[in-house]
Amino acid sequence: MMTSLTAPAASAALPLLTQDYSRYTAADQHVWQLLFDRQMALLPGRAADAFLEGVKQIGFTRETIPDFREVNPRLRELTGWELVVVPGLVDDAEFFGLLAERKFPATTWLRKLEQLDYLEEPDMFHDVFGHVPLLTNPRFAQFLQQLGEAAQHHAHRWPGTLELFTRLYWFTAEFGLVQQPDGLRIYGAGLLSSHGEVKFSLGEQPTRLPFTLDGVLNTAFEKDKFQELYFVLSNLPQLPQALEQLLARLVE
Ligand SMILES: C[C@H](O)[C@H](O)[C@H]1CNc2nc(N)[nH]c(=O)c2N1
Ligand SMILES: N[C@@H](Cc1ccccc1)C(=O)O
Ligand SMILES: [Fe+2]
Repeated sequence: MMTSLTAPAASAALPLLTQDYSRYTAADQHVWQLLFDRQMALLPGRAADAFLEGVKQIGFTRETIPDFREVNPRLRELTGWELVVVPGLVDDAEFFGLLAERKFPATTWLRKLEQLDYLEEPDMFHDVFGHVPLLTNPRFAQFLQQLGEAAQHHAHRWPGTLELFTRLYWFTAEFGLVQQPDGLRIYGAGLLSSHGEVKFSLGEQPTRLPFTLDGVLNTAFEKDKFQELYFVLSNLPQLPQALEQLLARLVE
């Protein structure tokens, strides 16, 4: 891997990290294989067609943990997105700034065998398996970039403005459901990477409401447990429409 000797651009607040693929152990590869097999057995009929199509497009397999040096050229070619390595959660402003540049922050560490079903914070299985497939979809890829740009642009206006974008992101890209003609499906990455919450979100316990912008903007969420409430889109093109609606309100 080449490292640059020049100073990072002034705007780059994050240290430049790389995946360091040689650090993965046989145990990590085994965990990936188990996670991949379990999700791919569960997701047909539960994940949105666009996600399952994306898994094929990006070419993830059970055999090996994805190598970002292979994922990134493919992703750039498909939609202009790339993964950038981060140590863990990045703050919301930084997160949206990256999305605006078609950079998706990804961790590189993998959960342990005891945590296959659910994890309280994003790991590499979530960031990569959960998010990357939809980033191969041009319309979704554009929506996410525009959400990042809009959040960045409006963040300084009013305390609390950023939270509106955070809620829109949370209840769509992370925990969104969509009503396909052939049934209720998941497109949110926070669900798609969790065996436990896939089943929970489609089951009888949680509340599911039709997606509305007001519903989302008025709902607080918790990050580290199964969600109590999910919003169900009628179709994926509702996403850019919701963003436009939010932007129209912010200029009023
Ligand atoms: C924007 C929203 O708060 C969202 O949860 C962000 C926050 N920071 C993050 N940081 C990382 N590394 N990965 C993520 O998925 C997120 N999600
Ligand atoms: N619960 C997710 C990880 C995650 C945590 C918090 C926010 C988003 C995703 C999983 O198990 O894969
Ligand atoms: Fe995520």
